Amino acid sequence: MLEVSNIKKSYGRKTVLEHISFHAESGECVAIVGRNGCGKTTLMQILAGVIRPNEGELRYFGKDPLSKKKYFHKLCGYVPQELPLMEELSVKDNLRLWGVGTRKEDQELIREFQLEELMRVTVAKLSGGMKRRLSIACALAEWPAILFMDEPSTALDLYYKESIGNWIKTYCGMNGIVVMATHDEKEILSCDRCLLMKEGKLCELSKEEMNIDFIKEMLA
Ligand SMILES: Nc1ncnc2c1ncn2[C@@H]1O[C@H](COP(=O)(O)OP(=O)(O)OP(=O)(O)O)[C@@H](O)[C@H]1O
Repeated sequence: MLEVSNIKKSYGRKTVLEHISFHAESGECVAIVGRNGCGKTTLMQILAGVIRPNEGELRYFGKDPLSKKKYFHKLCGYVPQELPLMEELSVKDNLRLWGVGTRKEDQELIREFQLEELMRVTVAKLSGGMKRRLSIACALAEWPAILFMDEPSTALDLYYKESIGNWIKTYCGMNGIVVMATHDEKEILSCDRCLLMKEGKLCELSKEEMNIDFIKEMLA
């Protein structure tokens, strides 16, 4: 279980996040939706241990990753908006850097994200969608229990959007937790729950409220 309590984050005098609290159970996929610049990436970075909040607590399966950073590495995978890839290295070498090697499950991951044919290609030569598939595979190297994804379907074509969507369902079916920041209508509706971010705060939508017209109205 993932528990987030009272997170606050300011950049200088500007408070971006305040009183952010939510939880997610194993097997749940949670969407975080909000206007550009409302703080979604800031929250994802805090949840993944990239930056620290000014206030608040995190508990991942009862463990406190803010006090022991290794729990971030042990328990979470992160697919950031800006892809964390070494452009001058090959796909294979990037995967190796993240720990995807020759184990059976590594080969499955490479197959799942259709990277077999690209293993020798330099990352700089890949399309945006190929890079995104690679960065998702890198985030999954250690089969984390929780996956944070910042706009995961950006740059993916319709085929891969569907394929990543199906993969997320399978991952949650195996008790994984996914928290994703997204602007994609289909992706939002495919999540189990939706949290709306506005003016630095989060509120959860009911099942009835989880429709695009209502969300647009709320964000206007
Ligand atoms: N390192 C930083 N220093 C100062 N301000 C920052 C920093 N990072 C983000 N911000 C500001 O914090 C606010 C939230 O930014 P953030 O990237 O979290 O928004 P977002 O909801 O992810 O936006 P988008 O949907 O466009 O990706 C913005 O006003 C941004 O300018």
